Amino acid sequence: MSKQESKDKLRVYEYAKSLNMSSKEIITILKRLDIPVNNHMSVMENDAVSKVENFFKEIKSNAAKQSGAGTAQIHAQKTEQPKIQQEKQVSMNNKKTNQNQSSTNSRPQSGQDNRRSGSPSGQGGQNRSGGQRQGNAGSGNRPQGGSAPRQQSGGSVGSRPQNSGQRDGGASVGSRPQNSGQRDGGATVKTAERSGGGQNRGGQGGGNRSGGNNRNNGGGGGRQGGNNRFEDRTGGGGQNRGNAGRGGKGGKFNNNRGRGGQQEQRREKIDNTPKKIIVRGEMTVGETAKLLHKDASEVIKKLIMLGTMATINQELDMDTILLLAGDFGVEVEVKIPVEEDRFETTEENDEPESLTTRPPVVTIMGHVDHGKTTLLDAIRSTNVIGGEAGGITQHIGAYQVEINSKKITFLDTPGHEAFTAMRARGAQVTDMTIIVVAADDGVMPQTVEAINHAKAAGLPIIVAVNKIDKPDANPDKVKQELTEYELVPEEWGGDTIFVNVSAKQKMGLEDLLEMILLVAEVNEYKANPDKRARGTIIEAELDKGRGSVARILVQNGTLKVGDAFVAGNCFGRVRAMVNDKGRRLKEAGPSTPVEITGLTEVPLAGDPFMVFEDERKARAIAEKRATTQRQSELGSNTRVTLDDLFQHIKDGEMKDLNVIIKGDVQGSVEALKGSLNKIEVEGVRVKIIHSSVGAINESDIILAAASNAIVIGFNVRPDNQAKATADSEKVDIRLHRVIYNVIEEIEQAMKGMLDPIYKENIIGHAEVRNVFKVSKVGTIAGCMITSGKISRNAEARLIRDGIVIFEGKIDSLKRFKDDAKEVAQGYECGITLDGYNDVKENDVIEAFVMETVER
Ligand SMILES: Nc1nc2c(ncn2[C@@H]2O[C@H](COP(=O)(O)OP(=O)(O)OP(=O)(O)O)[C@@H](O)[C@H]2O)c(=O)[nH]1
Repeated sequence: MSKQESKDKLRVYEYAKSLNMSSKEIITILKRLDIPVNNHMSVMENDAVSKVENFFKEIKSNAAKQSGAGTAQIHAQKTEQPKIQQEKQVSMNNKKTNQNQSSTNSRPQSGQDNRRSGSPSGQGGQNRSGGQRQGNAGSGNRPQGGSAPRQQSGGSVGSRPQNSGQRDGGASVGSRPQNSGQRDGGATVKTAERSGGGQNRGGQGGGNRSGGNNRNNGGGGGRQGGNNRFEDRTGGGGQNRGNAGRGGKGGKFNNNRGRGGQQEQRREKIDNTPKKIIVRGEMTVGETAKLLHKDASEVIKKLIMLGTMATINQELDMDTILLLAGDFGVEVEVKIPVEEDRFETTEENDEPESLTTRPPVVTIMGHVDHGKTTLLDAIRSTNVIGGEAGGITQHIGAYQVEINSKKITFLDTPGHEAFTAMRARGAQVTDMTIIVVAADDGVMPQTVEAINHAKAAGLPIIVAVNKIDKPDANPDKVKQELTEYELVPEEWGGDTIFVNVSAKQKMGLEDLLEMILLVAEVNEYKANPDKRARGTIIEAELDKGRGSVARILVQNGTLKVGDAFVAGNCFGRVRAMVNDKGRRLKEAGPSTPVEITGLTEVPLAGDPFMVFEDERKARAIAEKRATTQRQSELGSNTRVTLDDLFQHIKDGEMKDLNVIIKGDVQGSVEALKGSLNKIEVEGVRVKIIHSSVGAINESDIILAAASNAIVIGFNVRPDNQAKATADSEKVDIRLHRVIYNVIEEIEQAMKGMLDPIYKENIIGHAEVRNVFKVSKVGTIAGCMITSGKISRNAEARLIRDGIVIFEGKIDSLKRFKDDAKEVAQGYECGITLDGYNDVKENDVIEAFVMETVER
């Protein structure tokens, strides 16, 4: 009271706090007393306070009567069964503390304390609170705060339940809707029966009613539900029921076990903080709190102390959960469920002793016509003649050769584009690469591309210097040139293996194979053959006679005929299996390429493959994968773009910004490389994974897609195929003409300040078919619009062989002799460029407009 008087406004939460109760409890009581209340901030008028206090008083006076009876009963029992009695008293005591705890959010400590001191001090505790209770009831005073109120409230709260549980609770419940009462009551009976005995049945009536009560009152008190659950185990009986009913301590019906007319309190205090929890991934604050048996508010408080502001629905990452649990003294076992439908992302950890050496898988790359195919054929045919005579060579996308009783698997599709396309699809098939360089031609643009693709994949490289049979072969020149790309031969102090070969003359092949084995030995390629197979689809097609046929590289485990599997979004059962020599196999171990039949559909090259226990499961997983893929295709782009770069950096996902640079001349490429390498922002640095002179081609885009890189075009454009691939793969291409702009753009993106107010929108292309020189006017380009449209007021750039020659305004646009505002695809027109006359046939005029872009 005095508090109320001393303060102008008493809020619900303040009042609740002074009673060591929760706002919810007070709100429930206010509502029950038909006192209007909105939330914990509602002001409690004097009248409301008095009503609540009367309410408590009423309960207490009833409690006094009941506890008299209870004590009598306990005393009676004490003489007969001292041990049990003590336990009961402890539980009565604990019940109060329990409720207190739920109000004060201090469950763990007090819970433990109580439990520890439970038996010996139980009775005292109860008496003490009994005394307080009575005092409280007698004086009718509101708690005054400090420790006294706490005890009082402990008493009052504690007593409330006991009383009401027996009679008043039932009575007040009586006014509650019958239905829920019955429903809950029914459930209570069930629980009562479980705890057994005629006594239970005796308590059914009360149980029903108070069960209903609990339900209703429980609405506001989810938190207390937790408490009651513990009371439950100890079989709190009718008293508990009433308790929940009166105090608004919302327990579920099954929190209470009816014990009959003369209820006994027998509860054991349980520290509800679990010793250990199992975490299966990220959770919200609410979920974590539940798992830890804590109030969400308690968890939120703890999070604030740990420096994180969080709401109940906020997701917590694994680290935070671990930290939080640690702070509560709870051990955590992390069990991330294997998402079987995303099996390609799950790494299987095998015991070291289960691993055996497997053949290395090799890809051959190099410049056009340097002899990749000839080398592959030479290795295969030499080997077939040497060891596998009699077999009919089958083209199954890969083949195996044997040298010194050791196998090597070669992928049959040479070239870095195919390799990186696979990689872009997430397939890591190759262990090492052979870069073929013709000794008479030296390092060429695609040699460099191949090297960069191999490096981007982090693969060891062996250089095969081919065509050494040619008179103008100069292997040393090749070695010299390759030092520029950090491929330094061993004899020059480097660590790259160079082997001179002639694919045509079949010279040096054994050396090459031995070197491959050497690299394999150093890298220790291993797999566990004794488990279900996993691998990658190398090729697949629909065969008229055999249906869907897939060529697979088994990478781990052993594939057997009859195995059910998932390949990409398809599934099937291995009907027949042949190897590259055309032999039928019953099983295929790691690094073995095989062709299988038995698929329902045709998977894609690069699709992951995995065996499952049965076809039904395989089908379910394939279907789920198909759905997920559809969804992710609809979803947003996951590749990095300059626009979302900062977010990636902030999320800690990126340490390197992978960049591919294409420029018009070597000088500008080098200058750009130098400048970009110097940028470092917040620990993220630019990593140039490939750079060369020339238009941006498809291979660049595929490499960017596989390496999550952005492509910078300096005075160059993407060719059509590259543009289309970039669109479909969502690769970010940035085109510039000024080095400073590139640096600024990247730097700003890294700092999160990128503010693309304008974005270029290419509206069309025109091909120059004729050129007319007209005095006074200048050069008129007679054009055909090949895509989109050209507008008079658009800006234009002139492109010759993929290189930007000029950028400026369109001076005039004419259809025949008339000025035109715009000319659409398929029509001819005459274009003059403002300030540029050196237009040539076959040049391309690209028209674009600058548009504002919302960020
Ligand atoms: N003299 C000589 N010619 C070779 C050698 N290896 C390959 N060639 C020839 O070089 C040409 C190109 O060989 P390919 O094997 O088709 O070259 P590639 O690298 O596979 O070419 P693409 O598939 O077009 O990229 C063919 O005419 C081969 O006969 C060699 O060791 N010596």
